[in-house]
Amino acid sequence: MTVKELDVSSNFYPEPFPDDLPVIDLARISLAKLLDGDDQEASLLFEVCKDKGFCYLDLTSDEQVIKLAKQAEQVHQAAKEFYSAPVAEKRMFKTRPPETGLLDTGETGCDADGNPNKMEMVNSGFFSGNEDYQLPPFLAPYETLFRSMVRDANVIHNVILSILEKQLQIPTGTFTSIHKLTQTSGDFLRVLNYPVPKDGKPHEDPPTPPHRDAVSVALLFTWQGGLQITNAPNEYKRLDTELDPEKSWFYVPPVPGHVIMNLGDVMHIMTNGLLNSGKHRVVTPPGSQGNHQRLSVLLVARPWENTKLLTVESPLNRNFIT
Ligand SMILES: O=C(O)CCC(=O)C(=O)O
Ligand SMILES: [Fe+2]
Repeated sequence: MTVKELDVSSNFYPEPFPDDLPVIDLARISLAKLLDGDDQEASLLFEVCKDKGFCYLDLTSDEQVIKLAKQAEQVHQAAKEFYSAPVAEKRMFKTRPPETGLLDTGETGCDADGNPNKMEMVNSGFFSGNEDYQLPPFLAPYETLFRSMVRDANVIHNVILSILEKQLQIPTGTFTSIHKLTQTSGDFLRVLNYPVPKDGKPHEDPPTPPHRDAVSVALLFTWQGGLQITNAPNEYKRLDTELDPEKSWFYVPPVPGHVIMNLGDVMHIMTNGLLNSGKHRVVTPPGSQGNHQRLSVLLVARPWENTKLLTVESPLNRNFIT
């Protein structure tokens, strides 16, 4: 399958990304080359992980991996359906018993009918050592699809983790042995829905506020702009929007056939700050893209839940101070 076979029609990319906005030119790394053991591509990945902690992974030249992009499109289509379910039905969805609120509206609030103002999400945490997890009726038809994506994403997560092991000159398995699908962990597949603003104007506060991901590796499929990363000084503890001036934020536009990869806090902690957990946020899609519901699909790896998050000794990180 090639990128041409991905549906880049109006269903998925309703409007072009405006061409007059600050955009970050992230590296595009070929997953096929990484799978082939290409040293140059592996070094580029390592540089990206030490620097912005974000890149595009090109899925187009490998039949097996482009499947994941195709499946993300299927989830996109499914999400259009399942997010239109009555809010009462969606609210019955629980993340992981006994936690409540699988339909998590977080800080973004709801209108008088209980519909989210800015963003809603479902996190499916049935995998990774939790095979008995039951999806609620409105998601049950997609279980096979979700499980298949989670398996395929786990392969990619581990390709990245094993390259990072080599580049850091640490024992093989240091990261990969704690990211197996059979181990109980907080891995999840998340589908996010950003409804069109009711007043037709971009939200003043970002629907997904600035944050770093509390994960090891994240893979994000999205079809509209809105995701931004900052070039403000990379001080790990600064999460407050006011500390990152508006002009420091740059869009990460979606690229067909590519998935956005970022590292999370686990990799930052285990490398004593050598690898970057990139700060990001999501604003209302720019320009006329804002007239369309924005959907995204996130697949994350987290370590086995008994893992102690200690710094791994590497010849490269001895002198690094968090
Ligand atoms: O919706 C997106 O594009 C990104 C969401 C995100 O950053 C997250 O859920 O951690
Ligand atoms: Fe995030």
